[in-house]
Amino acid sequence: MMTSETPNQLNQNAIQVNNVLHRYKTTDDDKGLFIAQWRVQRGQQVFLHGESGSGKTTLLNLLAGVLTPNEGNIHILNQPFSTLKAHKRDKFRADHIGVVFQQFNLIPYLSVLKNIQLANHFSSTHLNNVEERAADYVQKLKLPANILHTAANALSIGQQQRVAIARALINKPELLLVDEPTSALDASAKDAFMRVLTEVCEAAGATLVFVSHDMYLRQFFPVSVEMSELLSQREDV
Ligand SMILES: Nc1ncnc2c1ncn2[C@@H]1O[C@H](COP(=O)(O)OP(=O)(O)OP(=O)(O)O)[C@@H](O)[C@H]1O
Repeated sequence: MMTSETPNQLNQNAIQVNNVLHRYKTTDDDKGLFIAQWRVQRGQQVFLHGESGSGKTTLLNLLAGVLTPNEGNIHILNQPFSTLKAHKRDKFRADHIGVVFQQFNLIPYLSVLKNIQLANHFSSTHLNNVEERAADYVQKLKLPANILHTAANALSIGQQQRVAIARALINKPELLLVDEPTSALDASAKDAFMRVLTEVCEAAGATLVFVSHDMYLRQFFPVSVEMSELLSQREDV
């Protein structure tokens, strides 16, 4: 899928995937994931779905720079990203990308506030009002105010999900990547979570890529992409 882009349109891309091939193994039985081209505009909220094993988590890991492509490249916010050396990629991620993966990766014995402060510590966005911003997100995400001083291992799964979102947003990332966060929630909690997540991203002007196989959640997004639409065939792999 080729599109001709004016320089102005290029500037508005949060994500550009160009001829990306990723294989876990270099054996013949691993055909790998190949995407010729994919663009996500800045500020867009995209629901990325597809059947189990279709490569959603692999793609999200490529966008987060946790994995790097065997071929091709990924630009994030119009800057080369996948080709950066590992430490520069880590730095770029800490400064520009918020990530919420399936295991929320909160440090269990630290308080919610300490978990959030740590995310800021590793970024160049040294904010002097982290606690204030954390309290604001706690309120927006409809968590109890005193949760900031609760240890992460004392939280319910639903609370951990929202704390992980607050932590991912604390550095004002331009791009938020979220992987299947609602599987443990019942229907009404899902609705509330999705509304808050999309509202908070919109208010922050953040681009959101949200991965799930739960088609119920599609209604919360203006743009929806099926993994099979993104994947291209390559004869030589
Ligand atoms: N660490 C790994 N090593 C080798 N192969 C892997 C690894 N992780 C995933 N795969 C393979 O890559 C393919 C895509 O997996 P991926 O987890 O990206 O799919 P998914 O769409 O996120 O699936 P699900 O919805 O079940 O989480 C699958 O065939 C899977 O077996």
